[in-house]
Amino acid sequence: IIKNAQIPEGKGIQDYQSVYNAIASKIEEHLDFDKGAGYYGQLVRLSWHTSGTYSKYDNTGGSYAGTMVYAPESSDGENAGLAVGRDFLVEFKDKFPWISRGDLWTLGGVVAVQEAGGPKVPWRPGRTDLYDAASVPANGRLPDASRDGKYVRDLFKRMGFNDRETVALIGAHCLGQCHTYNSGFDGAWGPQFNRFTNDFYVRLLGGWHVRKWDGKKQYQDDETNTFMMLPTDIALKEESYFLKYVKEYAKDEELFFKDFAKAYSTLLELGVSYPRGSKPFIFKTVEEQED
Ligand SMILES: Nc1cccc2nccn12
Repeated sequence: IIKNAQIPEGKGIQDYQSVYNAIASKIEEHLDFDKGAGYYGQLVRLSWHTSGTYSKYDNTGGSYAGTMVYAPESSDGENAGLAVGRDFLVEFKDKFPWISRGDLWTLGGVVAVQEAGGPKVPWRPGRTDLYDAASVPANGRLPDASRDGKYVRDLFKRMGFNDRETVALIGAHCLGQCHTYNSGFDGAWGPQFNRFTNDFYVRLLGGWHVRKWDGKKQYQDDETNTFMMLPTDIALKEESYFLKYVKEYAKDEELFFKDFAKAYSTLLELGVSYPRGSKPFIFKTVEEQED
């Protein structure tokens, strides 16, 4: 099925900048949420999971129709906890009734990345709320973090990403933390999880060992035994085709920012057909708008 972008009548960049600003100020009001993680990781994960159901093999899934509210996607175990992000954003559906779920959920991720100090992420509107059972992707397309590098490579390849783009995208793990009551994994990867930086790669290249606990297999840092990484995180340094990019990004934050912005922008648009040459919006941060 062709999913053509349809921009709401008469809406332009200023309308979407107003939504951006409303989301950003709500993030600012809740910086202490989840022991200081705030909503950055929540919003990025929502934007990624609504888009990461895409398959290039049959052009199904993706953020177009905002289908995460429908079965079976709504009950996909990999989406556990995403109601936090959806509930955080739902008031903006009322405040800006012309915005679609897909546009709101992907825009929320762009706000989180930019307001956490990350790169500018080009973004285009036009995703359209739609319900037909056939357009809801089957569960099983989102990554199971217990798996290995080959699995990660094939899963991101299904979305159309190469090894460099895959490693760049996973760098978003610099935001947020894991909760046993959602994913079953536990803890934060480092001391700071509310700023967008390349620190995830720097720490990943340090020493990690399997954590001794009664939960799912995950890793703990050798130095302090307080931080975590997932098996799929550690896989990025076990596979040579990923490790080369982990090292590049650990050394060069600017390169990470450039590659991430491009890959993340592409991720959020998977499955959406835009008119040829339609120009994406680049939103100003709150800081850039202060007189
Ligand atoms: N923030 C976060 C979420 C999920 C996985 C993960 N690994 C390292 C950090 N991290």
